[in-house]
Amino acid sequence: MPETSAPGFQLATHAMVVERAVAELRAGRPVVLTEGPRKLAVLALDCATPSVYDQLAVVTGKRHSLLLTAPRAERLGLKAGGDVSVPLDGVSFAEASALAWTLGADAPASWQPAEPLMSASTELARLALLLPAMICADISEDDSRFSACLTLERASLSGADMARQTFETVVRTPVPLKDLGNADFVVFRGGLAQKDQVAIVVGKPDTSRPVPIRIHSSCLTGDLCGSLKCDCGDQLKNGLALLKQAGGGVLLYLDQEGRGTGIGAKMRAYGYQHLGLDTIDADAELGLGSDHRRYEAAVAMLGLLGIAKVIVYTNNPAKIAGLRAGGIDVSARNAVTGTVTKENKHYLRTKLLRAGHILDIETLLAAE
Ligand SMILES: Nc1nc2c(ncn2[C@@H]2O[C@H](COP(=O)(O)OP(=O)(O)OP(=O)(O)O)[C@@H](O)[C@H]2O)c(=O)[nH]1
Ligand SMILES: [Zn+2]
Repeated sequence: MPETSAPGFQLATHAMVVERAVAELRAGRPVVLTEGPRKLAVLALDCATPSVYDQLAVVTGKRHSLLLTAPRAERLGLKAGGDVSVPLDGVSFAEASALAWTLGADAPASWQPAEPLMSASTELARLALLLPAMICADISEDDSRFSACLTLERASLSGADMARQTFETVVRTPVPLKDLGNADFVVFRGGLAQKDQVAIVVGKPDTSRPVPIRIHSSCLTGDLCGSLKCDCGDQLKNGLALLKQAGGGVLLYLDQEGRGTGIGAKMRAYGYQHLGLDTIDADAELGLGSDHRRYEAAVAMLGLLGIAKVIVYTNNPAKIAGLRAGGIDVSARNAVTGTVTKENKHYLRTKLLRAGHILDIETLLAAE
């Protein structure tokens, strides 16, 4: 006999619908974003095929438009001071793509400031690790042609925030590391869009005192392959060594490739860097902000490790601010550096001059 009083699976949480919407956009299908009676069909241009793009144009009577973020609008030379909406009637898939992310593209003939609901859709693109160029169209409340599309309320985007900091420990197991001895790898599962995160515990840190920690954002090219374009590989190695020297500590290895934009966006940005743009302008060309990272996962991981007070090894003040915003007591900061090379000196200068990192300019200049 079924247990009729047992809770079922009828209720979708905010996080569930947001995660499903992310999957839909990545599959190249539209979702419907609602606010009150308003319904906005949204398709991520980055994942759309030309045929779905054309289909959306027909179904919406060509009343669709392209949301471009403030950084992209600025790169196109628009004096908008915010996100913009570009009408797409008569604009081909290739032309829309050029408007959204091609270097040197012409500014659109007409545009207007984007409405907040359109801008809100870019949050889904960020979670989906897609470029934030969204094709949007208002649809009527009874438009059955979108009935198979996932619908989510705008309120779900902020309502899903709790999930960002909800993690559980999956496993803790030692791994012998070269020059460091055994380090415990602790795997955490959770967050919004469900990524596994890893903490590497070096030595036996004393959690009754400020614990030395490094927050390290993943960098496939630097950490794994020794790319000379950034200092990440050195910082990973040196960071672990510094934690060992400090008598033990924790390196949080966060799944935040490309400052939270994903490996696809980072490699596209590298393409523009090869043409002379710095790391921030290259990201802006793709519609991305200078840093998309968030630190709720780091705060949750520290909580699960029983760590409330830390000494952070970083040159990036945003990491310290992120920890403090989550209630972690940061008692001190220590620098962690890599080697300055001819390939990474421009990247490091940009970190110093445009991203506010605490770096020793004399050392950088001496290397030039
Ligand atoms: N978008 C983008 N991301 C990059 C580029 N080069 C490196 N990254 C990413 O930048 C991040 C650097 O991570 P970290 O070294 O932990 O962070 P940081 O902000 O430099 O701060 P500290 O190293 O702690 O001083 C990683 O996510 C890399 O994948 C780039 O040119 N473009
Ligand atoms: Zn790197």
